[in-house]
Formats: sequence, C-alpha cells, structure tokens
Amino acid sequence: MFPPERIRNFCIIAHIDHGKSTLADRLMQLTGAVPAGSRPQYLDKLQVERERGITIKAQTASLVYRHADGHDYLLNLIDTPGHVDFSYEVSRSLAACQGALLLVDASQGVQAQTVANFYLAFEQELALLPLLNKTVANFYLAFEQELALLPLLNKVDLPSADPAAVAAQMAATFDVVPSDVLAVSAKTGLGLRELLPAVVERIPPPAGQPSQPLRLLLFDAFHDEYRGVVCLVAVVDGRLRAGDKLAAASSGSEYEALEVGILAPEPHPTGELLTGQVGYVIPGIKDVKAARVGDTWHLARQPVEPLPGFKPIKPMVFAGLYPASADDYEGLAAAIERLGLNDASVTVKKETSDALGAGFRCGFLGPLHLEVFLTRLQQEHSADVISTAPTVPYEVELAGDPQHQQQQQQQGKEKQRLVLESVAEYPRNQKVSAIYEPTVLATIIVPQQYCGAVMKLAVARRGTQLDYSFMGGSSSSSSSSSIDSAGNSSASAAAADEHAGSSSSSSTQDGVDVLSAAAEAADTGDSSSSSSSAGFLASDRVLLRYQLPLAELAGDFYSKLKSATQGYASFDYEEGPLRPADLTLLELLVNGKAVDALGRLVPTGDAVRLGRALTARMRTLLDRQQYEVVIQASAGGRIVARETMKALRKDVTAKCYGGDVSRKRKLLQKQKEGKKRLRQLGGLSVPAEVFPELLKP
Ligand SMILES: Nc1nc2c(ncn2[C@@H]2O[C@H](COP(=O)(O)OP(=O)(O)OP(=O)(O)O)[C@@H](O)[C@H]2O)c(=O)[nH]1
Repeated sequence: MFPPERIRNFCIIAHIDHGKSTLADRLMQLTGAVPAGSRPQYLDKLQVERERGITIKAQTASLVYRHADGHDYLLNLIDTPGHVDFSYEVSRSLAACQGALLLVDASQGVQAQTVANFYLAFEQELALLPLLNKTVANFYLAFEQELALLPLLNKVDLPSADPAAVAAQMAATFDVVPSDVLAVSAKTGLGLRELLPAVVERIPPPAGQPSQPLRLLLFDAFHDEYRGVVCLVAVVDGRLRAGDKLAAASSGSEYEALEVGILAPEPHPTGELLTGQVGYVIPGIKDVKAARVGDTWHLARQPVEPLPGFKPIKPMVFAGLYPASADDYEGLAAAIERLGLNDASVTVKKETSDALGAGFRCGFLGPLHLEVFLTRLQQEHSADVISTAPTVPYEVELAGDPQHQQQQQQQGKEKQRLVLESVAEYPRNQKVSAIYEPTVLATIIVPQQYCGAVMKLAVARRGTQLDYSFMGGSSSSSSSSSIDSAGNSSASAAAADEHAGSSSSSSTQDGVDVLSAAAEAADTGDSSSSSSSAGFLASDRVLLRYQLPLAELAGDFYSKLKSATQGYASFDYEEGPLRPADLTLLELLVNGKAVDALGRLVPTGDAVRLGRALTARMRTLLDRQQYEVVIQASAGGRIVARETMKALRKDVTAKCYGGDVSRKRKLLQKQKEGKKRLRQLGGLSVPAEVFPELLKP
C-alpha cells in the first residue's frame, strides 16, 4: 500500500495530435503496466476515437515506478480528451491531479488548444476566468505556484522539429523556466528515462488527510455492459473500502461500493483505496447520469463539505434527430438510449415535427460532441439518422402586456425569458422584446500573414475582438482600435518588419544544447531564435481573442477558418456570457404552411438574402409536381421571397412503354419502398434526403 507521499497524480495537457496517447502508451510500457508492443493508443477505447485519432473519454491508469531512492511510487496517469467540447472533462481530470505534463510538439509549437487547456488548469486553482483583455504572457505569470507543471517537448526525433525555438516559445507563453523543459520522443523513447524521475521529484504528493472522514471526487464515469456504471474517483481524504455505504453530495442519493480497485490500466480490485489514490468504484447503478461528474461522494453516515468546482452539465448545442425511414423510430430510440448510457453529457427529449414525424431533441456539449454522437449512432448502432440544423439555447424576452410588466418591475422581478432548445419553440404569437444568444470566448493562433483573413471572417460572423498579441517572446498587445474591420493592422506591419531579419536557429536533437539555447533566448528577450526553418513558428504567430456567437460555431465557422488560413489556424474556445442579439425568425413555407424543421434565427440584416437563397435551393431540390407549388420565405412574419413551381404530370412508369409488366411492377415496388422515406411538406411528399441539403448552413 502506498502512503500519500509515495503517490503522484498527474495528467497530460496538449494540443490534438501532439502525442498524448503515444506518450501514455510509452509510460505504461516503461513501467510494465502493459507489455511492450501492445496495441497503440491503449487508453483510447471508442471506435470513433481510434478512427479519428482523438480522445473523447478521459481514461486513467495507475503505474508503479521504482525511483533511484529505492522506493516504489504509485503514478496515476489521467489521459485527458483533446478537444474543446470536452474541456469539462479536462477540468475534472485536473481537479484529481496535483501536476500536469504540458506537452508541445517540437515541430508545431504552441497551439490554441494548449493555451486554452492551460487556462483551465489555471482556473482550477484561481478561478480567474474569463480573463478577457490580458495577454497570454501576463496571464501565466502567476501560474507556477499552482498545479505543478512539467513542460515537455515531444517529437524531437522529427527532422522538422525545432526544439530550441519551441522551448523558447513555451518559456515565453507559459512562464516556465527553459531549463525545466524536457525534450522527448514518445515514439522512439528518447528522453523518457528522465521523465519518470522528474514526475516523482517535481510533482507534489496529494495533500489529503488520511484521518478525516471519507471524501471522494468523482471525475469520470462510464457504463460497463456487465457491471453497470463504473465511477472513476480520487480519494481526497480518508479511506474507501468495498462494502461502504456512500452518498452523493449533489443529490443525497445513496449507493453501496460493491467493488473498489485501481485501473492498471485494466480494472484490478484492491478492496480499498487510500487517501491520495485514484481508482474506480462500482456503485451498482445502471444510469450513468446518476454518477454526476465533479460531484463529491462521502460515507452515507458522515456528510462532509463538498469539494468546489462541481457544475451540472449544460448542453450548448441542440439538434433534432429523426429516423431516415419513418418506420424506424423504435430502432433509433434504442440506439440513442444505448449510446446515452455511456455519455452522461447528452440530454434526450422526445420531439415531434410536422415535417419529420417522431424523433428526439438532443443536447450536446458543443458542435464536435454532436458530430461524434451522430458518427457513433451510425457506426456502432447502424442507425440511419436525419439531423436538423444545430441550434443553441437562445433566450427570448417576452414583452407581455404593459400593465403586467409595470407590476413586475415594481415588484423587482426580471422580465420573463424563455430558453429555446429548438427554434420551433419560438413564441410566434407573442411580442418579443429582446433575444439573447450564447457566445464563446475564442482563442485563435495564426501565422501573422493570415491575420487579416481571420479578422475579416470574425467580423462577418459578428465577432468582437478582445485581444491581439504576438507570441514567442516579443509580445506587443494592441487595442482593437488600431485594427480596421478589413484586418489591416499597424501592429501587424510593425511586427512583419521586426521579424523580417530574424535568423533561423540551428535545430538539434541534443536536449542540453537545445535548452541552453532556449534559456539564452528567453534571458535576452530575443525572439529571433524562435523563428523556424520548419514553417510558421513561435515569433511568427499572433494570438487573437474574440467573443463570437456560439451559433456561428455550430454552423460552418471552423471549416471557413480552416480554409481562410490554409489549415494553419489553431482554434479553441471557452463558454462566454449571453449577449443581446438582433435576430429574426426565418421560416420556409410550402403552399402557405411553415415547415417547422427548417425554421432558424438569423441576423436581421441577413434575413432577406438568406430567405431568397433558401427558396431557390428548395426549388432546385424539389421535383415538379402534378400541381402548382408555392415556396416562400418569411422573416419575422413578413414574406421576403417567393418561388412558384408550375404543375407537371408525373408518371413513374412512363418510361416503360411496350407493356413490359415485370419492369413496371419493379418500378412501382421501388416507389413503394421510397415512400417510407418520404416526408410531408405543406401537403407535398419529399424524400427524406432533401432535408440535409436544405439544412446546410
Ligand atoms: N515522429 C513522432 N511522431 C509521434 C511522436 N509522438 C506521437 N507521434 C505521432 O503523432 C500522431 C498523434 O499522436 P497521438 O498520441 O495520437 O496524439 P494525441 O495528442 O493523443 O491526439 P488526440 O488524442 O487526438 O488528442 C500519431 O501519428 C503518433 O504516432 C514522436 O515522439 N515522434
């Protein structure tokens, strides 16, 4: 058994693809937790994770390591997800840790993801978010005293790696001491022998109280087909034994600890977990939603002060999911339920649409979460699904009758607000006095030459600039006033001049040389060594912060950003505040009847243009019918566009002249099957496949 001083709990913070999972594999092999040559990315378990190479569920592994001091140490490694939609999972993992490996790809440099996860690490201790107008460099000054940070440069084996430049960039961005940066290759194993001693020496042990009553932090939970819900927990104080009667602080619900153990990385029952340990407990429950992540659990008879930081999950993107074939509702319902068993963060409600029939309104943490859920429905449950356009939780303030309002104001009551999970809930028959929309605080890091393109896009998408600063040592923060809406910036031009003469540093794989060069660069404040022959690195990058409508992110913002910057932008966001928005309800009408599944809230200034585009698209997608069809768009109740399709007699068997009966029958049979996939639009039958086309942003 390990006393707290022989335990280290840590996680790995990194940008997507910088090598977290590969490093975790290596550490497990080095400590003998898994045999050498075992399958790569051992901790990534979902099929979609393997295919897309991303981590979605955080997983954990306990490793035993013998240090040169002759003692065995229990190292609990928590693998964190790599995408922003799952940042709540990152923050939960951080709460179970005392340290973090801050991993940066030596050929890519610091990316937005690393910066945003770093913000989260910081928030864990200081709750200073959101820090709107400060430069990243200033922000990190206070950080060192909090979660112990072990900066790592990975992929130093790559010919394009520029460890000296990236180490200097890390030193400048995260305020770490360059000589603390370890250079490793998770792939070849270079430098990894130095890493485990550094974990033991630089990350402090957990500070819990063994003699206090049991206090558990629940930081993850998943569903196991045979054992029900498995909770991952960190024992903050006291001792957890199998058979203990436990209670959840958030709900008061009671459970029995049927099995307790560590993940090594497969579950290994130990009968108990001591102060400071990380492991699993099986509480004998079926619904993963009962195991609320971030919650504090204690002995049922000994309540304790709950740990800070718990927040109930709040969906930020909603979409209606409908079966492509109308008679497959049950199949879709079963698939969503099974998938929901393992994903406590998705919310599901029944919903009926005139156009699409019976389906479900599901809430997700963000756009990627929605995409992953749809992919898993298709891949793991063979579900054929139509998803409506994603929408965000708008808040709509009703004007109400003036007398009632006056009364409410006198009583100091807020005006009545509706939260819309679906645009179909928009109050068409009541006067709306204001609409508020959720926003995000986005961090975008781009090579300086793409700055103008990013600013143009952000302005077009109703973004408000919060910060603009150069990365990699020479930080020059300018206010948004010096940047016009076309993205021309006097600061950018100055920076271009400043960096025009910067020389490339020689790249070497020798850790010591690399780091002393980095130290030198940081000491002299000289950023020239951080420019790279490998492409856009360090001093060439600009960090932009924007407040953007979440609805734009749920649309095509990210793909537009990628194409505007040829893939060089790195992008991340945190939740922002609600803000008032000038939006109008845009609807499509077929023969005078609104199609509920196609309603959207759009910027008022764009409503006419979007309405025209929508009717035109509808016209090209629909076959002409036996009767006249009128397609209209209405914005805020006013018709803004109209298309009329003249009647045409249609006979599917028309081509089958010459009395070929069997061919005729086949065609009619095909038509019958196709009918199951038809949907009603204003008395008009259209194939289900038309919807995704109409729903495109
Ligand atoms: N050359 C080289 N390649 C590496 C190294 N470490 C990781 N890679 C490769 O980089 C790619 C991404 O590695 P992963 O370990 O999947 O990255 P990750 O950070 O876990 O990615 P996410 O789970 O998506 O966040 C893989 O193709 C790895 O083989 C390294 O040290 N050197």
